[in-house]
Parts: sequence; C-alpha cells; structure tokens
Amino acid sequence: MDEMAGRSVGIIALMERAGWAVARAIRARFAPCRVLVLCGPGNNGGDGHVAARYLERAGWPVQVALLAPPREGGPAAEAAARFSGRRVEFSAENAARADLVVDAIFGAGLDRAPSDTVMAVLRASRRLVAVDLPSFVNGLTGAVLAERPPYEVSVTFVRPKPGHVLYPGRTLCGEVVCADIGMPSDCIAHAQPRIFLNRPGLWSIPAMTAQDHKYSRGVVSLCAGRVMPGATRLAAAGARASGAGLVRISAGVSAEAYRLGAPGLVIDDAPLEALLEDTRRNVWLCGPGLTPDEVEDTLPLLVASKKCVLADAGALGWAAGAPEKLRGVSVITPHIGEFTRLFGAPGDDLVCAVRSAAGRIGAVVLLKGAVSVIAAPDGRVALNDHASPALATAGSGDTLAGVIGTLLAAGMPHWDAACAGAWLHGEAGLRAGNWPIVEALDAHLGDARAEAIDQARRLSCETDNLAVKRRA
Ligand SMILES: NC(=O)C1=CN([C@@H]2O[C@H](COP(=O)(O)OP(=O)(O)OC[C@H]3O[C@@H](n4cnc5c(N)ncnc54)[C@H](OP(=O)(O)O)[C@@H]3O)[C@@H](O)[C@H]2O)[C@@H](O)CC1
Ligand SMILES: [K+]
Repeated sequence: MDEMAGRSVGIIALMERAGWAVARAIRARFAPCRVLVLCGPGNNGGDGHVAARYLERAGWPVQVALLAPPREGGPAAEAAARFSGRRVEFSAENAARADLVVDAIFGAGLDRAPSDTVMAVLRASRRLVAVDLPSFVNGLTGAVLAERPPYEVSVTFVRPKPGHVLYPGRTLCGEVVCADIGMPSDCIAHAQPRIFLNRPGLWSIPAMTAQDHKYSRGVVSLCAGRVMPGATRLAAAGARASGAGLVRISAGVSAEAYRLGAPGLVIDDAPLEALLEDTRRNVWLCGPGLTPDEVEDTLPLLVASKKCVLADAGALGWAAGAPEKLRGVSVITPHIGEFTRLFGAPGDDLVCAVRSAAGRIGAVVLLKGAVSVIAAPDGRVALNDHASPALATAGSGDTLAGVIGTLLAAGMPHWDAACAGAWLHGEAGLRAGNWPIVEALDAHLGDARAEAIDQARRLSCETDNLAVKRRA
C-alpha cells in the first residue's frame, strides 16, 4: 500500500500530512512545552522531522535528536533537510530534560529489539508520544520487544495496526489517534486487507421481519451430557436470548433432568441418529457440558451427517493434540488453554497462529481472549476488542457458543457468524454492568443484536475496518 501510495500521491506528501497530524495531535493535548523529537533512520523519523517543523512553526521550543542519519536521497532525508531548528545528541540526559518526548525512532519498519541505547533514552523520557507506534512494539503482532512504561498517545495513519489492538502492545500505546492522511482509497483496496477490526458493517445480522417464523429464524440444537448440565443450559440460554427461533437439547437418557429446566426449551430423548434426519435442524453445538466419551459418541455423527457444527469445551479437550479430529466442524471457540492443547503454544504472533490453525482444520477458529482473534480458513482475520472484563466469568464461553449457534442457524456465513457473535457477546458484557453473573448477559443479548443491526446499517465495511496487510 505504501509503495503504491508513494507512486500515486507521493510519499513526501503523505509524510508531510503524517507529521502535520502528529503536531496537531500534540497541540490538541498538551500545553506548549519543551519538546524533544527522537528520529530514526527510516520514514518514521521523517514523520518526526515534519512534526518538529510544524511544532516549531507554532512557537514551541523543539529539539531533534537523530539516532542515525536518514538514507540519502530518500523522503526522510528530504524531511530532515527541511527542519532547520536545533539538533542535540541522542542521549538519556537530553530526553530527561524535555517536558515531552516524541518517539519517531522506528514504526512499521521495526524488525528487531531496539538497542540498549535506544531503550535508555526512552526510559529516561518523562512523557511520551509515539509516531505510529512505540518503537519497541511490533505493529503486526503487538509483541513488545523491550520494557518501558506506557505512552500517552500514539498517532498512527490511515488505519490502526494489529499492534495497536492486540495485547500486550495495546497497553503501551496509550490513546490511539488514527489520522487521515489522504491515502487514496484505491491504494487501500489494492492492499487487499486480510485483518479487520471486528465491527458491525464487517458483517450484517438478519433483522426481524414481519413474516418470520421460528424455522426461518433458525433452530439451534445442542448435545447434552449426563454430568455437566449447567454448561449446556447456559449455551442454550445464550442461543435463545440472541434470537434463535427454536432451541432443542438432545439429552438421551438424561432427558428427564433437562426437562426440569427452562420451559422454552425442547428436550429430545430419541437417538441422535434419528434427530439428525430432521433437515430443519442444521446447526448443532457439541462440547459444552460433554465428557470426552460423550463427544466421541456424538461429534463424529454430526460431522458425518454434514451438519453445521460448532465445537467447544469438551469437544476441544477430546481433540487435544489431534486437531484433525475436528475436520468437518464449522467453528471452534477455544480459550488459550484449549488452543494450546490443540495446536501448541501460539507464541507472540497470535494472528499467524490462529490463521494457521483455521487452515489446518478447515474451520473458523475463534481464540477467546481480552482481544479475540477470529480466523477463517481462507486467511481472513478479525480482531474483536469490543468486550469487557465482565465476560471473564465461568460459563461466559458457553453463552458465546449459543450466540454463534443462533447466528449460524440464521444463515450467516461461518466466519461472519463467529465475528458477529463475539461482538454481541462483548456488547452484552458492556451493558451488563459491574460483576455480572453469567446468566445476566442473556438479558442484554436482544438489545445487543438490535444495536449491531442498527450500526451495520450505518457503517460500511470500508469505513474503518482495515487494519493492515501483513507482510508475507
Ligand atoms: N503507512 C503510510 O501510509 C505511511 C507511513 N509513514 C511512516 O513510515 C513508517 C515506516 O517507515 P519505514 O518503512 O521506513 O520504517 P521505519 O519504522 O522508519 O524503520 C526502518 C529503519 O529502521 C531500522 N530498524 C528497524 N528496527 C531496528 C532496530 N531494532 N534497531 C535498529 N534499526 C532498526 C531499519 O534498519 P535496517 O533493518 O535496514 O538495518 C530501517 O532503516 C511508518 O511507521 C510511518 O511512520 C508515513 O511517512 C507516510 C505514510
Ligand atoms: K515510533
């Protein structure tokens, strides 16, 4: 994208707007003070020089400290040449003397841990603003390559990067300001983004219509076990509360116990093989509340009958170390422990790990977390930060499975349903107030769905969903 934009708009023009946006963001947030701009050798440093020029023009006392000279003849060299103000040594003493330090050392080009010298200077700084990202946060992964207290503001351009959204980098960026620097939309489209922020508009959820009936809204079926009825019930309740037309539990010999539960559920005691013949029941949840033996008795049958299957909890434990057993399911929703037992530890690059897991089993993989990562087998990834710590309570994952089941049953494509389910679940968590018990989420799922439908009508996917194209 940068390369194409450079050809069509001119990288110097983009750099000029980027530096101006940094200066503007600083002027909007800080009173005039002594500023030190730390500039690296690449275009991030070029942005820093432009910002320094605009701050100086506005009457601020500005100094620039250069880590290394910019490459001759490049845009950063031109930006450096146009700054005629005071230059000082790149040192911790100079950083400590400044009221505000602007970190324009490395941005998107950061590819290894910064040197001790760089880190000593940043650690000596009292208040920090980042150009694009803090110079030790990997923009593609959010990995943090060195330790340092958080920044107050990070000014990025065009679209936020995964590093602004994913932990742990997210905690260090401070307020993220995303500046429009006039990047032409054809350059953005040309980049064919594969990583998205999870927002309504990336997907759309079916709204209620006057002619709806329970089968058009969709049937969610769940496999139930003998010993952990709570998890199955929570998933069933999540499905009902998010708008499923009908929710049925296949409980076999435990049917009587389940019949004592919520009156709006249909409990089946017929053999699973018989239930699978019902063509109106295409979406099945398998795993919440199931032991490995119960999964063994059910999941292969569901897959063999070509149903749309969401596998969670017990089903993920059943396939630990052998994720290929899950081939044929449509969506899995592991937390980090389940993911690690299935595929191994994901390492620093969650996006890469989840994407490769999705490709490996041919299913959508939703890795649950403070920021959930949702990958499709075709490589698309959504990052869901629409969430609340209120969701970090036992049973919350069962509710999520139920919500996604509803959206699958409503006919949404698998990845869209997983993304939308994560957003609805997050919205319910945000609405549920402080320290809710998991059942309290259900009361907010209907309004969350209405909100998502409303927002999707107003936003288009193009408006704010692009993060960045990953390098090969
Ligand atoms: N997106 C947009 O539209 C626009 C983006 N813009 C801006 O461009 C920025 C990206 O610029 P960029 O590609 O030149 O990379 P940048 O981050 O300056 O660093 C590259 C240099 O750093 C070096 N280096 C890396 N890590 C290192 C380390 N640990 N320790 C030491 N050296 C290290 C690396 O050296 P090398 O690996 O070659 O030895 C190379 O020389 C982007 O963040 C944004 O601010 C705007 O100007 C315009 C519009
Ligand atoms: K930076």
